[in-house]
Amino acid sequence: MIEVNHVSKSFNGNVINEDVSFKFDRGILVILGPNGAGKTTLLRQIYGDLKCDKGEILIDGFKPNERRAKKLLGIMPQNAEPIFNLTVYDHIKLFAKMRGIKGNDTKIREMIKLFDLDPKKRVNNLSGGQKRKVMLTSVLALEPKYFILDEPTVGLDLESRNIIHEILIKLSKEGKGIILTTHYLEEAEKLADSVILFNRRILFDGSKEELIRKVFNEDIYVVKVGDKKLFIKKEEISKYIYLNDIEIRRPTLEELYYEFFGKSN
Ligand SMILES: Nc1ncnc2c1ncn2[C@@H]1O[C@H](COP(=O)(O)OP(=O)(O)OP(=O)(O)O)[C@@H](O)[C@H]1O
Repeated sequence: MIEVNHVSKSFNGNVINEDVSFKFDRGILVILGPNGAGKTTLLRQIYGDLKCDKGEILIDGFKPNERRAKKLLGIMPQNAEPIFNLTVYDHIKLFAKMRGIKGNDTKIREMIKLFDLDPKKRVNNLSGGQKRKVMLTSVLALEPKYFILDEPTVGLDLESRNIIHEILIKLSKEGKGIILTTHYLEEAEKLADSVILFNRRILFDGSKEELIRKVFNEDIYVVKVGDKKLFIKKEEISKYIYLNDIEIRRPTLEELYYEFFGKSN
């Protein structure tokens, strides 16, 4: 269990996050919020890169910078870059060795192939997206209990993003806990078992279904008639079903996000 208890952080007197509390164990938790909301800062506190001014974080009962906590976490910081100009394969192996594990060779080779990477190519000679894939593979191959991934798919093409989604969904089904941030709301929709809406503090923490009720105070559906879109109550659906060119569905996470934060974000 990852426990975040009344945590706060300021830089030079500016409050970046305050009184943040949540508990997380398994599945995929997506933290969403506008630029500068303090998401990266919070993740850095969770993986022990930044100290909390107030409050406490525990990873299965250990403080984030304790060795036993670090072993439980696989981390991908926002601007993570490959190191030492190793080959792709050696880079992934080194990450495992630094962690004191052998690394499952078959799995590593599978992932390298899946991402269409050349295992013999030096990391300095890779494109930005390829570097990101090497970093992700290096972290995913560690097979930790929890993953903390800060915008893991930023800058990647759609195919690579889809591969990562599949890997993350598989890992979550195997019982891993994954906390990630993203600005891609479709990605959040696809991945999130639960969502935190964050802007300096936790504004919402729950499932998408709970978010629908939080945003609208009701169980709402979306009706699209031609290019007109309406948010309606369940009992109103019967009024619309006779129309042609109509789509009735649940609100997307993107629609909920923009209703929640207002259209300006
Ligand atoms: N080391 C630091 N010193 C001073 N201010 C900082 C530091 N790190 C972050 N900040 C400030 O904290 C605020 C939150 O930054 P943070 O990176 O946590 O936001 P974010 O929600 O991850 O944003 P984005 O979505 O743009 O990545 C920003 O105003 C940033 O300038």
